[in-house]
Amino acid sequence: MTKRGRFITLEGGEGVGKSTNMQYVVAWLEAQGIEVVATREPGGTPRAEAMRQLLLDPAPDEWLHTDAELLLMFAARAQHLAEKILPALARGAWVVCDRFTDATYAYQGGGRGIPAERIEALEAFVQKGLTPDLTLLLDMPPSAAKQRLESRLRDQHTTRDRFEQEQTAFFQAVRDAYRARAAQSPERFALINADQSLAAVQSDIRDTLAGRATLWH
Ligand SMILES: Nc1ncnc2c1ncn2[C@@H]1O[C@H](COP(=O)(O)OP(=O)(O)OP(=O)(O)O)[C@@H](O)[C@H]1O
Ligand SMILES: Cc1cn([C@H]2C[C@H](O)[C@@H](COP(=O)(O)O)O2)c(=O)[nH]c1=O
Repeated sequence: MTKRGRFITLEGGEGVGKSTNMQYVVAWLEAQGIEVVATREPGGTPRAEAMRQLLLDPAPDEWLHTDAELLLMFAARAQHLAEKILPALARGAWVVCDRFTDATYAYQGGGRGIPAERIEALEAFVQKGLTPDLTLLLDMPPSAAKQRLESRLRDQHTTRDRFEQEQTAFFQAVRDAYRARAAQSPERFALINADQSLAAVQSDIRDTLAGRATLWH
C-alpha cells in the first residue's frame, strides 16, 4: 500500500517571506528524492484561483461581507482539496502549501473578528479531519514586513490587493492570532524568526525539516 504523503504549510503575515521560502522548502525536499506538489491558498486549481480573484480584488466601489469572505475561503479550499491536495497525498507525494486554514483563523478570526467556533465548524465540514503535518510560521513584526512588501510592490510594479490595503491594527491582530495558534499546537507548528537574513531563515527551516521526526517516520 502506498504511504500517504506529508502535508506542509507556510504561514505568516504579508511580506514575511512565504513565497521566497516556499521555493527553498520545495527544492530541499526534492533534493531528498521526494515528489513535491507546490501550491497555494486561496487558489491552487483553476476554479479556486477564480475564487481567489474575487477575494483579493480591491474593487474600490464594492465590499465583500465578512461571512461571504469566510465562506469563499472554504469554498476555494474544498475545491483545492478535492482536485489537488488529497489526490497528491494519496499517491504518496508531499504537498507544500503557501497558506492554509491557519490563515483563516488569523485573518478572518483575528483580523475580522469572526468567532473561532464558526471557523471550526467549516474546517470540520470541509477538511474532515485533515490537518497539516508541519506548519512553518514565519513570524516578524508587521511594521518590518511592510517595508519588505512595499519594496516588492515597487520592484514588481504591482498594486495592493484587498488584504494588503488593511491597516496596521489588522496585521497586528493577524500576527497575534497566528502566534496564539502556534502556542496551542507546538507539535505541529515551528515558529521561525523571519526578521533575520534570508540565509539564517533558511538554515532554521532546514533544521526544522530535517529534525521533525513526525515527518520521516
Ligand atoms: N529574510 C529576508 N530578508 C530580506 N528580504 C527578504 C527576506 N525574505 C524575503 N525577502 C524579500 O521580501 C519581499 C517579500 O517576500 P515574499 O514575497 O516571499 O513574502 P510573502 O510572505 O510571500 O508575501 P505575501 O504575503 O504578499 O504573499 C520579497 O521582495 C523578498 O525578496
Ligand atoms: C488562505 C487564506 C488567505 N487569506 C488572505 C491572506 C493574504 O492576504 C491573501 C492571499 O495573498 P498571498 O499574497 O497569496 O499571501 O489571502 C485569508 O484572509 N484567509 C485565508 O484563509
